[in-house]
Amino acid sequence: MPYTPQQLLHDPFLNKGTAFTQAERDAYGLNGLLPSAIQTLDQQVRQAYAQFQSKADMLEQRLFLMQLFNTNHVLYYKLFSQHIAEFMPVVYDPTIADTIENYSALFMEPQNATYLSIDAQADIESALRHSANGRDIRLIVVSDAEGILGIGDWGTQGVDIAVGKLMVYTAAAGIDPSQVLPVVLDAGTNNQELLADDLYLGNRHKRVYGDAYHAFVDQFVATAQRLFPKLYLHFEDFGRANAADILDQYKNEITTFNDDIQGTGIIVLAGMLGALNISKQKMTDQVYMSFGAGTAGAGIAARVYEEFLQQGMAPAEAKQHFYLVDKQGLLFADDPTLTPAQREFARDRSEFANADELTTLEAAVKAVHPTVLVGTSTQPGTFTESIIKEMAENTPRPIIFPLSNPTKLAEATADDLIRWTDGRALVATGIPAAPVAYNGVTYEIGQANNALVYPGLGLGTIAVASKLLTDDMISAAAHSLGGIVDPEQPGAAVLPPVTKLDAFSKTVALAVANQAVTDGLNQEPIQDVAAAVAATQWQPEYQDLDIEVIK
Ligand SMILES: NC(=O)c1ccc[n+]([C@@H]2O[C@H](COP(=O)([O-])OP(=O)(O)OC[C@H]3O[C@@H](n4cnc5c(N)ncnc54)[C@H](O)[C@@H]3O)[C@@H](O)[C@H]2O)c1
Ligand SMILES: O=C(O)C[C@H](O)C(=O)O
Ligand SMILES: [Mn+2]
Repeated sequence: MPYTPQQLLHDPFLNKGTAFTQAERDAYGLNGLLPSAIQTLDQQVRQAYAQFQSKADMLEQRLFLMQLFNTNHVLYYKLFSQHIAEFMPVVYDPTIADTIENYSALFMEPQNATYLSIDAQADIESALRHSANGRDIRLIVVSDAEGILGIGDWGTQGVDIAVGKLMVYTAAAGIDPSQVLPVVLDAGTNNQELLADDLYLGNRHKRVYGDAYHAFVDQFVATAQRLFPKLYLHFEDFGRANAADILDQYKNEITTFNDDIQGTGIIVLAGMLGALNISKQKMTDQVYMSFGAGTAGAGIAARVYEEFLQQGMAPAEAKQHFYLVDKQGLLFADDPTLTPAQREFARDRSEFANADELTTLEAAVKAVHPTVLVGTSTQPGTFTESIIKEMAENTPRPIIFPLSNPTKLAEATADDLIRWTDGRALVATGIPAAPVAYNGVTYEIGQANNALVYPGLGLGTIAVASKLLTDDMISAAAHSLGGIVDPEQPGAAVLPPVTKLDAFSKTVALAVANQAVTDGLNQEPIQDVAAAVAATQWQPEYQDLDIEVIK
């Protein structure tokens, strides 16, 4: 399809702005539609970064960056790639939580997202086709936004999590932005604030559950698969009642991934491997406690449990190392409200003389003496000084990961954890944390956020067009992140730094792609895995355009 000069300037996939060369301006009728100076990409990047720096706060910075993204993808990603650690908390978590909560009020344009409504399912196919606009879609991030981070149900406003996660895929792993599609499934919302807001942009009714909901998801998945046969389908921030069921339904059928269950499982296992490298302890000696046993909490426990089995422990013995704590306290098998994922790790009441008293985290920690404590509870400040001191009395190097996002929901700060344990805790947090200076040592704090792993996992899977994403590929991803940090350095982090995100995304991708090929899952012949991964990576550089323009 031919473009007009105006369409070319307004297409973010093609637009080069002031970097259009004179030859291009002549060929495409752009003379007089731009200031006359011709800039290099580096000059544009310098100018854009100065504008970014002039913004008053992170929300303003994010709004500026989204405007840049909507205008020119190459410039946006070139800038992002040069400031990855600085931009991650602006483009992604935690600032993304603010833009999701205020999405309708801040709305300017749809940013190439697809908005699918449970009330208009006849439109699913045309909406996906028109959004793709002829592009070869290889990756969709989809959310129904029932469980956005730890901030709950945000209806159609949750589309921003799909947009943001995809931006990280490109910045971290070089996924081609023309091959991705952010999708929100609008099944209603139970958020009263949104239902009462006349400016709310989604369906103004209660969330639909049960068969009608699943039929909607199924129709979306079937249509997306049909339109985009080599799709990698990433599910994000679905509610606790649906996330695991949807993954179980599809994981053996199509190339699909649940970030909160699997991505978080990988990064926490990688963090534990890093921590044990530092403490020189064995995985199978650990006593694992999860505080908050929802989508992420149960998903992480399942991944760590698989590692115990891989390291040779029998299932029944391995199960004895796991304790889940949720709202009701330590989870027991006689509790009829347990989710299927919780039931896997529920304990027997007869194991404890005081089982009925184990209704708080503090009581559970006292009774069990965990060596690992992972927080996915959405409850801020719940890793209190007395609980952490109690834990640290019974283990020399407690592994403590407060992972609830965004920042305001974290179970504890890294700073407090280091101080309360006299520098002994091996800490990782969900959001970026500054290094902690304590007693002459600078403790680097790893970020146990699935963003450190899902880009590489996706790149590796897409590069070899793997039929499925298997447990072996997931395990390969977790293990590939070990050995990147130096455990002998005092205060070393348990995970590699976000500044190296692009480099270790590639490491993860190679491990995952190799595993897929070893298991014969690649849908096309692959001679050289590293070459396939490199060829899949997109670079933020201007290319010659192969287009027709009507002048
Ligand atoms: N760092 C990461 O990469 C990462 C990844 C996924 C999720 N998370 C965070 O983990 C948190 C949970 O996410 P999720 O998707 O599992 O949500 P979820 O709703 O599925 O699970 C939350 C669980 O916490 C429990 N809970 C609520 N109040 C509690 C209390 N007072 N005491 C104990 N448990 C309580 C809930 O009953 C539920 O089981 C969120 O804040 C999210 O941002 C972080
Ligand atoms: O989005 C994040 O920062 C990580 C995770 O997927 C979450 O839901 O908190
Ligand atoms: Mn999530």
